[in-house]
Amino acid sequence: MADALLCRDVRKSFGPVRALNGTTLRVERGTIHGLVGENGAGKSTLMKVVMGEIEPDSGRIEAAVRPGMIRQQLSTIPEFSVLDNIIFGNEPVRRGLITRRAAAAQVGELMEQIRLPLPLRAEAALLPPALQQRMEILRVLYHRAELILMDEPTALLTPYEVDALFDLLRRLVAQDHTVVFITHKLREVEALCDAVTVIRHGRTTHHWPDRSFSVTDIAAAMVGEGAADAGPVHPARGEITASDVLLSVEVAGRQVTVRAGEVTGIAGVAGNGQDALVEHVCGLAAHPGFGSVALGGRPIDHWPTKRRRAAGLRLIPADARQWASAAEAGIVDNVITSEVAPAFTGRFGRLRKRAMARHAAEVVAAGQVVASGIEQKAGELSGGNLQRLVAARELTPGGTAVIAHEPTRGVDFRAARAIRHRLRAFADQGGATLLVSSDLDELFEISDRIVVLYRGTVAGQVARGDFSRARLGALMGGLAGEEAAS
Ligand SMILES: Nc1ncnc2c1ncn2[C@@H]1O[C@H](COP(=O)(O)OP(=O)(O)OP(=O)(O)O)[C@@H](O)[C@H]1O
Repeated sequence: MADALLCRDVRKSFGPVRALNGTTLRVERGTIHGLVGENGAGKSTLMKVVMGEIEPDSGRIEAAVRPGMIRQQLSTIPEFSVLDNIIFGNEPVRRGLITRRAAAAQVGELMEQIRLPLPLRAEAALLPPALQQRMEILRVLYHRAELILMDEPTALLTPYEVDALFDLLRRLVAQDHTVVFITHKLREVEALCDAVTVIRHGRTTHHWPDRSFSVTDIAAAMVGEGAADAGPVHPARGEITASDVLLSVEVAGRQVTVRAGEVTGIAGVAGNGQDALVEHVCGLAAHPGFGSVALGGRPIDHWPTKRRRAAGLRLIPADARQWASAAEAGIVDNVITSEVAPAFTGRFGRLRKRAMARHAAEVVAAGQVVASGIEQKAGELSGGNLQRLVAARELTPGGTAVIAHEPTRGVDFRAARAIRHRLRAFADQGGATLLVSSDLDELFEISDRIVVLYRGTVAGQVARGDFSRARLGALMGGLAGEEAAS
């Protein structure tokens, strides 16, 4: 079969960082090709080279068809209609005017061809992430791309939406399109991909041109010889007394509590109140339906976010790039947050630069952040490495309670395990961990109990001994009534 894409011995350095160091990628036409590797391996950089956004230092790129890319951070123009988003940059024009009707007809044909209906007149901002992603897929197809590059496309999707995306991608390759699929979820590679390439430190280490791979083979190729992980993190089951409640929040009349030494998981299909819960507890926004928040037994409802942080409330947000880092600032400035700053301020307000650097280096080491140095700008870190940095910063000693909202999104499997381990350790050392996650395996691994949110209310609570997919699934789908709290 012919190649849709051939990247040969591609090299690209950013200053001292060798992002690509002889990467080769061969993608057959009409296939779904998995591209995997640890955080910072060079996957996104390679895709940017293919798109012509980054000039490689050396190497060859041969694309037999036009490439189009769908990024982790969607490029939706919120105030535009769905149609205008799709045709943006390639609008059909007659006598100097955009002919929307002709465009709508063309897009309508495309939607029919790939069985992907969308409300073209709707304002794009109103679409949920899964539909915005479909809109982007339509956009690249409308722009005549036949090689679709997708960077972690399932990160924001619910399990049903993932199935729908996979069906769509299969339909596309049946129509002679080609897909390069970047993911950290090896089960997705197993379910979807016809071939796989693994890159490690900017170099291609393994390539399976067909489905002869196994998840274990891929994991081993990603991390290198002898570096495979042990099993899951085991939660410590200490004696917990009711007086030790460190964090509590009222959710539609029910108390959700996290005691010292405990990990409370929050499960639910995305969009059932998880974002609002996190914002409410951290003081980023007050949401009706949620009531009083207490930290260490004290109500903190009227405290601004800064005071909550000073009192030991930590947050690992789902999107570290947007909410928890300053892209233009270096790692040191990103880890010296306002609560720790006094410890690094000497007499006459002078900054203790050496101590700051030491602290930053410790956070980088604890989080296993791959960076060229502690002065590297946060905006230059790969997505997964930035998430690692923020997780490590928030889990440094001194915290009372941590809210971890999809803390391992975009993080490779080894680093994800390390983050879960640290969330568990934070609790074991006397803190309270509230883990909000759409990943049931993650919740099962470290939670002492799981609270299920459904339409902004508590659908039920399940204690560790009673965890099962069936039970959680029923609560998440609104099919089961109240479960006994434990
Ligand atoms: N503009 C840049 N300036 C400096 N360094 C960069 C820049 N872009 C990427 N890098 C570095 O290049 C390396 C590869 O990054 P890249 O984003 O390609 O990794 P990735 O495999 O996509 O990782 P992730 O799984 O975390 O998204 C990283 O070490 C990163 O810090």
